[in-house]
Amino acid sequence: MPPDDRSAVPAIHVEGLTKRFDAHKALDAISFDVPAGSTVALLGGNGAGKTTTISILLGLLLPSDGIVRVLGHDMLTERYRVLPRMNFSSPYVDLPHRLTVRENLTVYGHLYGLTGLKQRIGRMAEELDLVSILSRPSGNLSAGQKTRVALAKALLNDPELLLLDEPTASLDPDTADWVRGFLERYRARTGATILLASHNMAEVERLCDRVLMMKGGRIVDRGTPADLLARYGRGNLEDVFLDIARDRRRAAAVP
Ligand SMILES: Nc1ncnc2c1ncn2[C@@H]1O[C@H](COP(=O)(O)OP(=O)(O)OP(=O)(O)O)[C@@H](O)[C@H]1O
Repeated sequence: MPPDDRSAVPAIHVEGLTKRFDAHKALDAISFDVPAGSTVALLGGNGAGKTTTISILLGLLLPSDGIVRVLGHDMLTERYRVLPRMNFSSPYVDLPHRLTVRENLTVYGHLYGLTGLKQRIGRMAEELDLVSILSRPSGNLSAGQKTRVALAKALLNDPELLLLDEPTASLDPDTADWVRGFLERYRARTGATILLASHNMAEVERLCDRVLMMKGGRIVDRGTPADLLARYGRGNLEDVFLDIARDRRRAAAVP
């Protein structure tokens, strides 16, 4: 494919995606595209289906129905082609506690079959301020340090697509701001696509080109942050989120 055509293929294409856990529909025929090079937020209250969506995109969960294409490949049949080109970070997936930070990054680097691993880890440690903790057991780190290590793990293979589940959960405002700045710089430098689930609306307004609003396993609204603010007549996404969560859309739309 000529390089110019690459951006025409969405980094993620999801169509009619359904996930059932026994009788419960965690995802109910959702469809969306994430354009290559964009940063898109998955928003929604607890239990809306954000983590389930991300898990399916990673190939950790199988869909009950629907189409999932990542970087132009069908995740059901061609997962092995896509996984080396993507990565993820989640506060809910802990790295093995007894291994040092360096050992953890080395294990993950080997899983991705990366060459020049020592140099890569050195570079990531510089960028993410991990040099002084490389020899510490991963289990003893603070939440902020763990987040930076998880980001290093997520960026080790220079992913074209990064899936982030609540990238700044449980971080103090200063560390959270640093992580957001780092993600902005990473995207500007690499042109990577980022899909992130977040409960932090200020983070979404700062980082994201587009927003997918989820509720009860469905996408109930979508658009740029500016579109959503205009549609709901609100000054910030926090209020839009509350309108959607509390079914106040009609009331808010009526002048
Ligand atoms: N393994 C599972 N077995 C049964 N039900 C599940 C499983 N995983 C998720 N669910 C259910 O699917 C629904 C969606 O859950 P999911 O974790 O995707 O939501 P979420 O939007 O990420 O929520 P949160 O913001 O709380 O992390 C919830 O009702 C949840 O209880």
